[in-house]
Amino acid sequence: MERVAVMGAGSWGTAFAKVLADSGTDVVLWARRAEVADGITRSRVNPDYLPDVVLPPNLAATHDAEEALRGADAVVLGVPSQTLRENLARWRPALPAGATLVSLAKGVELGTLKRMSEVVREVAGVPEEQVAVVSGPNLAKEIAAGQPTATVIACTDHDRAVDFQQACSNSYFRPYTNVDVVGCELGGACKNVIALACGMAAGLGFGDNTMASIITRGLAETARLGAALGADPLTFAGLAGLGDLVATCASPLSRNRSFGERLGRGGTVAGAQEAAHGQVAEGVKSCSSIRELAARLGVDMPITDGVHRVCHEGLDPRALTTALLERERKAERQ
Ligand SMILES: NC(=O)c1ccc[n+]([C@@H]2O[C@H](COP(=O)([O-])OP(=O)(O)OC[C@H]3O[C@@H](n4cnc5c(N)ncnc54)[C@H](O)[C@@H]3O)[C@@H](O)[C@H]2O)c1
Ligand SMILES: O=P(O)(O)OC[C@H](O)CO
Repeated sequence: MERVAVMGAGSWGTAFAKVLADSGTDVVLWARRAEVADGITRSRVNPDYLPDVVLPPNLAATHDAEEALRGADAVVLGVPSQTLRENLARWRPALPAGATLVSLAKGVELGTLKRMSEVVREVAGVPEEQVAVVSGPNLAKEIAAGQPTATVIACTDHDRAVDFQQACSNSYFRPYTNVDVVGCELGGACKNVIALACGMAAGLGFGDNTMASIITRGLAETARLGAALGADPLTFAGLAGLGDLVATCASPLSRNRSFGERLGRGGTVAGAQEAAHGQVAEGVKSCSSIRELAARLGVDMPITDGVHRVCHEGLDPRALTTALLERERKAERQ
């Protein structure tokens, strides 16, 4: 792949564009706001999202979506989950035929309950083999600083995944391929909700035993949902499952964990939203869509259900703790 378009110049879109450029791939980064594109062109930094990081010369920025998409071998979609459909519908006429469409978004669409690759297929009108997702322990700020990490490129077309893997491999970024798109996407979407719960626990003053319990039981309910949707159970032991779950639940850089921590300290959802400075904490919306998806499939997801009740029904995080601990006793692998 010689030229890649990255659509969305937020934290991850910008950091991932840098990963591609540092891998020797020419990148055009599309920014929703003209001043962000102009700022990158002028000063080589994205002042709003990654002000301390100098972007490489083979990364160009534009506010013109058609210009970004022209001649791209792959189109990377770096906008929030709940905005992917409307953005992609606008870009659709300019998508290059045959280009690999790569979703960076970690969420489940409200209303349709679709995964991001399903939204991409539907809106772009392409077969599943043409759609890939990137998911793993990938906190944008660490990657933009060149800290080593691994990730997963998931695509049902293995050769296409390998092509994209080559386009984004470098000395600090190591992507693995996986054909289990369903499992990788669910891992990425569900961990945001579990990170909200871990944040709430931290805000309530609980320590590492509590965190480990939430992470492990969070993984158990994610894997149950995955089983119901035909995912490979081993995916949840990999980078897009346990790997991303641990990184997000443990890191103060995670927007989801920070959001939950504010709620645990007694803050309101509106206050936590304001403190996020316009950056997306995907779990706040995806807790509702994942909960609904689980209910439709008859899958028990008590932590996800509780996070939804805190974020959208006014449940106190302390009451959630009690409710989870007082659930009917059961066997671990039931
Ligand atoms: N930040 C990370 O560390 C990270 C890592 C891996 C995956 N992700 C995922 O990548 C996706 C994008 O996250 P991000 O961190 O870049 O988000 P962000 O909030 O930092 O940036 C979102 C970008 O999307 C653009 N956008 C386009 N249409 C929009 C709309 N209608 N509303 C709001 N923003 C709109 C914004 O202008 C902005 O450039 C999310 O699904 C997130 O879960 C993020
Ligand atoms: O900041 P968060 O909570 O959106 O998490 C970022 C990434 O998804 C971590 O892999």
